Amino acid sequence: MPTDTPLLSVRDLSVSFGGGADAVRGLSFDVHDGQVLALVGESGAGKSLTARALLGLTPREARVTGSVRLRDAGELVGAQRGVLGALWGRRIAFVPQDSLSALSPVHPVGDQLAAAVRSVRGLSRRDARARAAEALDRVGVPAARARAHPHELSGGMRQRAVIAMAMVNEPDLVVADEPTTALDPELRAQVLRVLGEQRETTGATLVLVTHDLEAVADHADRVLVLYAGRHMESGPVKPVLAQPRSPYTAGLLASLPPAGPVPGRGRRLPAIGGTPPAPGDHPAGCAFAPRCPLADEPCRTRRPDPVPAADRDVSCHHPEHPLLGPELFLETP
Ligand SMILES: Nc1ncnc2c1ncn2[C@@H]1O[C@H](COP(=O)(O)OP(=O)(O)OP(=O)(O)O)[C@@H](O)[C@H]1O
Repeated sequence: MPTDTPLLSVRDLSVSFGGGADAVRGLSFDVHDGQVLALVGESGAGKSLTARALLGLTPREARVTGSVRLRDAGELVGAQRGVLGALWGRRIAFVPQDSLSALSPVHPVGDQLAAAVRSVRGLSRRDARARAAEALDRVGVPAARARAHPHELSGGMRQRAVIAMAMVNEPDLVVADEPTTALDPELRAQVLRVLGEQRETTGATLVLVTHDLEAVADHADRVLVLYAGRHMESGPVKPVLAQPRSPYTAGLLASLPPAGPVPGRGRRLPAIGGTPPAPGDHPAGCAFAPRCPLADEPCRTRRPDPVPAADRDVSCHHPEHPLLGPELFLETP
C-alpha cells in the first residue's frame, strides 16, 4: 500500500572508532519506496560505513550512534543480531564491492541461491532450485553456469549472481557498496544496468554507493554528497549535478575523468587540490574549507549545518555564490 512514511529514515547517524576518529558525522536523510539514492564522495568520505550502518553491518570496533529506522521494523542501530538476521535477505540485502566475499567458495552459485530462497520461503528443494535458476537467468547467468563454483565464473558474471542473490527474496531495500569497482570499465555499465533492471522488476528501493558521477546521473533519483563523513549537499540528481550549490559537489564534477565534460569550458582538472582531513581531525568550521576556493572567515570558524535551499539541502555558507560551479576549480593557465 502506498505510504508517505519513508522506507528508511536516518537521523544524526555517526560512526566512530577509538581515539576520536569520527568517520561519519551526524547524517540525516530519508529514502522513500522505489527511490534510488546515491551516496557519493571521495575515498574515505564515509560512504561504505554509512551504507553498512543501514544494515547493521559496521565493523565490530565501530561505535554507531543516532537512528536508522526501517519502516515496520523499527530501530536498527543497536538492534540485536537476531533481529537484524531476521531482516537480512528478507527485507534488506547487501551487494558488496567484492563478489567473492558475498559467496561461499565451496558451493555452486545455484545451490547458494536456492539455500537463500529456502531460508526465507518454505519451498521444497526442487521449487527453491527452480526459483534460483530463474533469478540467475534474469541476470544473464544461464542454467549451465548455476552449477559452477564462484571462482569458476568471470568477475562480471559473479557480480551478477550476487545481484540475483540480493534480489531473489524481493527485499524492500538493497544497499550496493561500489558494486562495480572490482570490474573492468566495460563490464561496469552492464552490471549497473542489470542492477537497475532487477530493482525495477522487484520494486526494491536502492542505496547505491559510488565514486562514479556518470553512474549517478544514469541510475539514481537522488544524491547525497559526503565529505569527511559530513553532509555537503543532497537532493534530486539532475539539478544537483547541473547546478551544484556546494563547492565540494562542484569540485567533484570538475574532477570527472576525461570522458566527463566540465560544463562551460574545454579544460579539465585532475582533482580537487589538497586532501580530506583525517577522521580524528575536527576543524571548527566547514570540513571542506581548507580546500575550498570560496572559504572565508565564517567557513573556517562556524560549521554549516544542512539548510533547505529550493529543491535540496546544502551544508555551505555560500550556496548562492555567483562563482559556484565546476569552473571554480579550473586551473588558471
Ligand atoms: N575498521 C576501521 N577502523 C578505523 N577506521 C576505519 C575503519 N573502517 C573505516 N575506517 C575509516 O573511516 C573512514 C571512512 O571509511 P569508508 O570506508 O566509509 O570510506 P568510503 O567513502 O567508503 O571510501 P572508499 O571510497 O575508499 O571505499 C576512512 O577514513 C577509513 O579509514
